[in-house]
Amino acid sequence: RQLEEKDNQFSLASVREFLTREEDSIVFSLIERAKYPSNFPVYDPSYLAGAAFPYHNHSLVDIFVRESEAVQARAGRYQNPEEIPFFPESLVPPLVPPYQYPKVLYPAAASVNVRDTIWKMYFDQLLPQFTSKGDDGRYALTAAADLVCLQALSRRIHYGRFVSEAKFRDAPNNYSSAIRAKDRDALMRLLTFEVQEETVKRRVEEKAKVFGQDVTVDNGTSTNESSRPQYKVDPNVVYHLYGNWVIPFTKQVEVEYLLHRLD
Ligand SMILES: O=C(O)C(=O)C[C@]1(C(=O)O)C=C[C@@H](O)C=C1
Repeated sequence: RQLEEKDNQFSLASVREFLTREEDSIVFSLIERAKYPSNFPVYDPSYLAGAAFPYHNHSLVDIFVRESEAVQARAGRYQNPEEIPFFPESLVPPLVPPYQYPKVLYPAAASVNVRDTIWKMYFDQLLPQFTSKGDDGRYALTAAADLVCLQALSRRIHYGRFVSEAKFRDAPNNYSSAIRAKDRDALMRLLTFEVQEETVKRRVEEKAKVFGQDVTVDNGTSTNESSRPQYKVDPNVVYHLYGNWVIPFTKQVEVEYLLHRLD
């Protein structure tokens, strides 16, 4: 019954609430990753050159994500339609009995994804922008932090499927002709709300400031009132992460979903 209620409340407003909460997870995950320097060996396949088959010639992070996903698949993570794995080919059957998740997504469109695009963006573009150069040997912790970042970004971006579903249900007639004509540009125009995008970007920038500043207890003896706050992750990087990648990728997922919405 609880599920039906939840399903009944499904709307663009509830979807946007979910996206807002995911911002916290994304910002926190970046802050955690920023604890460690770039730690190049984590990403360098030759670091594991001496490892046994099938691990040799893979990067440590690659193996870490793949095997973590398999463990999480056992625990039922990917039964949840909100979750999309990076390595679907290495998943294992869940140990847990099925949970009745609300059936919100349109089945023919539910599997659209941009996992490879997210993977590439994270390692090639984003990581160098918010980690300091260096190597402190904490490779397992680094890979674990990367996993959490990747999963948070993926959940947010792939939630575009739910956003589209809400928009389609609100106004099927507005979308149907563009879907039938496979008109990506028209779909993109229909689903874009520029004011909302600006609100999101400004809010995540603010969250990076609030969550990522050093907290001190002022005992009244502080003399350096004028010192500028230091942030663990540059709020501007988070603003541009959303502007350049998170929002555009979400919109890409939204368009792809809609293209299959009448299959
Ligand atoms: O909130 C929406 O309407 C969305 O589609 C989500 C989102 C976003 O990624 O934050 C994407 C496209 C819109 O232009 C505004 C915001």
